Amino acid sequence: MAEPLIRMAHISKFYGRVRALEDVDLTVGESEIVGLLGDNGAGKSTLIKILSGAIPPTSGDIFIRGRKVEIGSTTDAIAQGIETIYQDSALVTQLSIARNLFLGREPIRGPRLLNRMDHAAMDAVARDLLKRVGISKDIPPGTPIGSLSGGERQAVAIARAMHFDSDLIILDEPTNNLGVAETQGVLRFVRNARDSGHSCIFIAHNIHHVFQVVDRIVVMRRGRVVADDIDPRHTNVEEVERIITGMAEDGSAGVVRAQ
Ligand SMILES: Nc1ncnc2c1ncn2[C@@H]1O[C@H](COP(=O)(O)OP(=O)(O)OP(=O)(O)O)[C@@H](O)[C@H]1O
Repeated sequence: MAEPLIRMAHISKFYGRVRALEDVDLTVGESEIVGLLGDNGAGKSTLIKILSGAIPPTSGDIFIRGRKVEIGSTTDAIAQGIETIYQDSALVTQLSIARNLFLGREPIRGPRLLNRMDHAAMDAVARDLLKRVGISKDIPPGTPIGSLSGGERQAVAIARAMHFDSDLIILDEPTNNLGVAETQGVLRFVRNARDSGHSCIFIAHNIHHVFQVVDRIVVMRRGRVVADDIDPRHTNVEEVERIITGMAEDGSAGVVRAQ
């Protein structure tokens, strides 16, 4: 069987005496969108922070396509093809869409010493990316980020991850505080990212949003994975809610792994 894109194995994390994660396994396949669900304090953010290099695990291993990797920092994670997009993505509101797509990785024009940014190249890539990510409106790449809606900003962050060819895009609550149309836009951007070969981990408290976009749902509770193979096409929101809250301990959905 082919190795999954990402495999986190036996991950545990203690904050002092607080056990945030206990023996967690998580896999993400190629071109797969995995929804990570769980109540407040279940351990989702901690797991994602470990995968994105923000914090080290207390124990456990991470494999990318079967190769064991050490992710010691967020820069490390990006170099390994893992990009994380937070709710208020790290975008600079005063700068243009094009500049934000390249922040810190701008193409240079002419002699290196002069360090002149190649604005034409950045604009051309930005135009193409906005189209690929699925922004239907014709937004010029010179538009400052500050004048975009929340959903469009998420799109720019997703486009950035696509351009730098991140294998895995982690989206932490990307639809928080967004209106209905905007949310639909972000869900579409995520599907487009998957369709062009990127994998995603999608974290959201709104289960309805998760159901609309993911291929598989993983549920965490009190630092453990309690279900890891829920197919949203074969269950419903109420059933998943019962698993999240622990009301389905008997495994009635047929998806709760024996612990
Ligand atoms: N820096 C920290 N120091 C001590 N305990 C922490 C720290 N960060 C998280 N925890 C604890 O670890 C556990 C898991 O928290 P985590 O933030 O990962 O959960 P979560 O599922 O992301 O919750 P939420 O949906 O509320 O963001 C909780 O008990 C939390 O209180």
